[in-house]
Amino acid sequence: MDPTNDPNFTPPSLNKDIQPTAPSSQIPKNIPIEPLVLADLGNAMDAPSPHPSSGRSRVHMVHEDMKADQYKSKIPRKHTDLVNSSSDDDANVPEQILPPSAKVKSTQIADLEEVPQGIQRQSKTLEKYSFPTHRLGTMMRDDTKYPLVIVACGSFSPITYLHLRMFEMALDAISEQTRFEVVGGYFSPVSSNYKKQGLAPAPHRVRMCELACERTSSWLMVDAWESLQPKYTRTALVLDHFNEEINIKRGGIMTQSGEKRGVKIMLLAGGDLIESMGEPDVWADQDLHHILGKYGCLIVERAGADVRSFLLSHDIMYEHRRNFLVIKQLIYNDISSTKIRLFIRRGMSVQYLLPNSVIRYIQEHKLYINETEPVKQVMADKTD
Ligand SMILES: Nc1ncnc2c1ncn2[C@@H]1O[C@H](COP(=O)(O)OP(=O)(O)OP(=O)(O)O)[C@@H](O)[C@H]1O
Ligand SMILES: NC(=O)c1ccc[n+]([C@@H]2O[C@H](COP(=O)(O)O)[C@@H](O)[C@H]2O)c1
Repeated sequence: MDPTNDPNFTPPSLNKDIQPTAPSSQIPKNIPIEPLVLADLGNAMDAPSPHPSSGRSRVHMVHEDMKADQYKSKIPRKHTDLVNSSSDDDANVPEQILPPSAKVKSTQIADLEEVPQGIQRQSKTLEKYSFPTHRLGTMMRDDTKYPLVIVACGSFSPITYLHLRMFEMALDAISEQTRFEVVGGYFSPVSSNYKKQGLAPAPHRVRMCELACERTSSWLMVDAWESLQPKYTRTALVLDHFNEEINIKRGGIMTQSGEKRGVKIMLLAGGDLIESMGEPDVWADQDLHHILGKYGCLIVERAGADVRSFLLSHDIMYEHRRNFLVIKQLIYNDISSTKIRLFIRRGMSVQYLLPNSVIRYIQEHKLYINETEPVKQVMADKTD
């Protein structure tokens, strides 16, 4: 996690020509994510306080919403929910899934579980790029909440079930503990200029993320903008890009009552990434204020990273502490892309660590086979 590997990298403290971040006036007024404030004590944790636009009493609203939302999914699903292929009920099984002439190759069988839906591929050039919105919510489900889009920046070389799980953990934490409504989720793979060891070319990483999203999720999307940039793009500017596309160009999201509302954009990251914010000259202080102050951060705890102590000890983090949500991993998952690459290089199985469609893509494109990443470093870096 270190853009300093880029030969063109200039430490933030020495870089006088650092590209400025978006002015505050262009970013919706920050509403802290902090789930529990003193005023909330005594109320149910998942009960949102009334939105300024709502005249309903809190007690009435909580009761009503809990009943109505009990069996609803937590985000707007524009496409139908995943086809339930695990049902034992024969009546629900379509009589014929494939035409009788179709032959299923043995390598395809596993994919039958991964139902592709909402396919929209990103262009491979910046000229033809357009921001993906096919799974972005267009209307709030609950006007008493605040809209939120989650963005995960990273290498995703390759994307794993842990990266996908991070979004689901975030979704649960947000709906249980905050007054926000998630209206979209994006992977933003870093460009090839990041020069990190084990980084497959950006178009491959984007395509693997797309396969994973379209085949295993009904709400996640991939944005190729960052990966298509001619230079490494700082995360602060990546978040500005999302703000520009969602809030400036599209005016935010429509409420049930017909007005547009600004969408909060938050960075989804693992504890290790957050701790890298304390390393000298990897992140510019102004960027940290921008990311943490104007946007916010959803942090998935990771083994070996004591996020809470770090947040307490770091001055900038502490200043923006109300804009963080630390997400506890209740079922611990530590799938590592580095180890996946090593397994592939050694001809070992990676089944059930990443989607089958991604495994197949890696095989077809012979990715990670000829890596030269030092094994000792791989194991040393990733053992807990
Ligand atoms: N085990 C984990 N627990 C929590 N977060 C994780 C874990 N692994 C990765 N992440 C987070 O996933 C995001 C994307 O990770 P990224 O692909 O850049 O690195 P990685 O998964 O650690 O891969 P690599 O092994 O190549 O460094 C980052 O925010 C990172 O902190
Ligand atoms: N100054 C910065 O904006 C900065 C510094 C370090 C990492 N990052 C980002 O964090 C992510 C980290 O990815 P890795 O954990 O794979 O290195 C990448 O998306 C990278 O662009 C940003």
